[in-house]
Amino acid sequence: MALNLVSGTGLAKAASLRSRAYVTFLAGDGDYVKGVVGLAKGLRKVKSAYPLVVAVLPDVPAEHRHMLVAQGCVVREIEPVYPPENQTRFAMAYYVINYSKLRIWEFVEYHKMIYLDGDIQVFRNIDHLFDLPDGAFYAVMDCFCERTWAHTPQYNIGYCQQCPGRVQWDSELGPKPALYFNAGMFVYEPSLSTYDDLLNKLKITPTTPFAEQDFLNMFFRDIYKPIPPIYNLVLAMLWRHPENIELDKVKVVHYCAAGSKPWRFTGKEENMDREDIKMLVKKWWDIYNDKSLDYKRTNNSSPIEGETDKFTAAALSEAGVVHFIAAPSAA
Ligand SMILES: O=c1ccn([C@@H]2O[C@H](COP(=O)(O)OP(=O)(O)O)[C@@H](O)[C@H]2O)c(=O)[nH]1
Ligand SMILES: OC[C@H]1O[C@H](O[C@@H]2[C@@H](O)[C@H](O)[C@@H](O)[C@H](O)[C@@H]2O)[C@H](O)[C@@H](O)[C@H]1O
Ligand SMILES: [Mn+2]
Repeated sequence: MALNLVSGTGLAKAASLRSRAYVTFLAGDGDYVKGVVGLAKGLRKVKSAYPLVVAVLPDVPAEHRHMLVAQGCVVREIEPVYPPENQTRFAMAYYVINYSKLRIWEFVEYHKMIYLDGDIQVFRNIDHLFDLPDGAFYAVMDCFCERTWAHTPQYNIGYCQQCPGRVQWDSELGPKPALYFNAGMFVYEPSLSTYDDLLNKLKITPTTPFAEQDFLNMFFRDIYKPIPPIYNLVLAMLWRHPENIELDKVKVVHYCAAGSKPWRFTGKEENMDREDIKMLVKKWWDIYNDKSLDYKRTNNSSPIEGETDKFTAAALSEAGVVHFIAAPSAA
């Protein structure tokens, strides 16, 4: 019998490796699964030391779960989170399903996690972000200049936190908006007490156009710490604040601008005919199509087939009994 002696430091290292993971969120039976497969392959390409957990809603079909397990992802089913009854016109109707992201605070088997939207790609290793000090919420500041912000006073006076000197905030409009992050990428610590606070607070918080992104900004306002835009390039920055971006230094690209999702890219929408956008979409496809980046099960890893059977069986057995409010499709 091989005696597997692991030194103290080895155990500590193993524990710290085990307690960190990337996490993303997948809903529906549509094409966002391609985004998650691309993300899994991108993290492998940059040789990240940590797994990718995928929080899936019950409506994600077994076939998609199988694809993710086959790409080495840890697939975890979550129950949807619905905001309180509301008449809100969300910036995008499908944003209502994004409140389900809040379930990732329940993943307390991990000490620290980095959340990444499924429409994000990691082009350079960002594992060092796991070493950021505990007790804060790290994310990249968003931009208020796109029409999606037309419902806000800052958009209407031309104020943006990305260039606070361009148009001064008008104090007659009330207090200047607090620093506001894009919720497509953040570094956080799962915690059951935070999870309970989030869900209890959500029950009494009126919904707003950017759904869970607005809610998370309210909730973490006091411990939010901005990190540089190289960690979450919100594409609109390229035409709204090019002075703030050095594209060759960007590590993480967030395909959130209208028409920029690589897996459904047509190049027809506004700004989508830009050379930098077309280059970033090609970079995404180069990773997605790179077979050398597919997950290869090593001899000592768990048998994918077994896990797939478990998921297939679970998914199929639940298929008939899962009841959830069908949200508008993102497509
Ligand atoms: O039909 C959908 C819509 C959204 N998402 C997930 O929710 C995230 C947030 O939505 P999206 O990225 O479209 O918002 P945006 O960043 O474009 O505003 C996505 O990245 C996916 O991870 C999903 O899985 N299926
Ligand atoms: O549900 C609300 C969503 O709000 C955010 O997307 C927005 C935001 O970034 C705006 O500033 C942009 O103008 C817009 O294009 C973009 O879609 C997050 O990326 C996403 O994960 C999710 O939280
Ligand atoms: Mn996104």
